[in-house]
Amino acid sequence: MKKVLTIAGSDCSGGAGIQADIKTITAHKMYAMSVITSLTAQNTTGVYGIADTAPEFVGQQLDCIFTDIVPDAVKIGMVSNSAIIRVIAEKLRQYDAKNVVVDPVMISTSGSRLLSEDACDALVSQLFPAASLITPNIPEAEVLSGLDISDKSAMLQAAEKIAFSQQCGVLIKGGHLPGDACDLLFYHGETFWYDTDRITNPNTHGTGCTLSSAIACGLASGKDLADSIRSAKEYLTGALKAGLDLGKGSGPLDHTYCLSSACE
Ligand SMILES: Nc1ncnc2c1ncn2[C@@H]1O[C@H](COP(=O)(O)OP(=O)(O)OP(=O)(O)O)[C@@H](O)[C@H]1O
Ligand SMILES: Cc1ncc(CO)c(N)n1
Repeated sequence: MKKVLTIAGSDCSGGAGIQADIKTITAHKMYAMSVITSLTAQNTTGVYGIADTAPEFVGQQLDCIFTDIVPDAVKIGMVSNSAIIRVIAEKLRQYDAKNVVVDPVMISTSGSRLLSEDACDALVSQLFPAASLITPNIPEAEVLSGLDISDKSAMLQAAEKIAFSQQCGVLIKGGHLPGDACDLLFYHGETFWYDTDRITNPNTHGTGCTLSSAIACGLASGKDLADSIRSAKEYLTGALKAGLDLGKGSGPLDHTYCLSSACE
């Protein structure tokens, strides 16, 4: 059985963060492990509280995992502050972690800050070098590139600019632009577009978390980056199409949609 680790924040309402990741990894029939960087009090309407884990305790959790059940891939989501980022980067280096997907979570779907401002530099300088892939959404890609992104050509410019200083692949997710859901991978000077029809569903809480952990599952199973993204998009689209409608705000995805079918 392939093993996938998620390093992320907890969403008590189960739609995003660690909970979305574990559901995604389990639906891929893989073994899920988690290092919780932060507890959030949130639901479909917003984020109401954040309690960060002590950085030393993040380190202790990582030691427990890497000295025992070594993951085949690692997904990193909400990392909150620079001390937590430092310890994660150190441990990933120490244990030579493979297939690392970094979702540079900065702001929640509902608009709350999930990364302190000073931590943004640490994320770029310390975690990106450990990554095989980073997966910014449009607002995150705007912060990382310093460009305004309002269409596909601006996505391309931003991806090139971000990739210029990084060795890893850059996947800019187009969920926040109008029209189809078009994501762009820029990797070793090549571009790949992943275009899917936009599903009419206001319940998109946790799409980013789900996509990045599904990509980590693809990498864990030995697929290359481009294929891992293609199958992750299929998984995500299915979970959106299933049309679950929970809560009073932007609700979660349905990770049970493929339990009875042949979902890889
Ligand atoms: N309505 C939709 N229909 C189809 N695909 C979508 C839709 N909305 C988002 N996506 C896809 O979901 C994935 C996540 O994209 P998005 O831009 O929403 O990320 P995000 O903002 O990081 O997510 P989150 O809401 O978890 O913070 C991308 O592959 C995107 O194309
Ligand atoms: C814990 C957590 N991670 C990521 C997101 C991004 O959607 C969120 N809302 N909550």
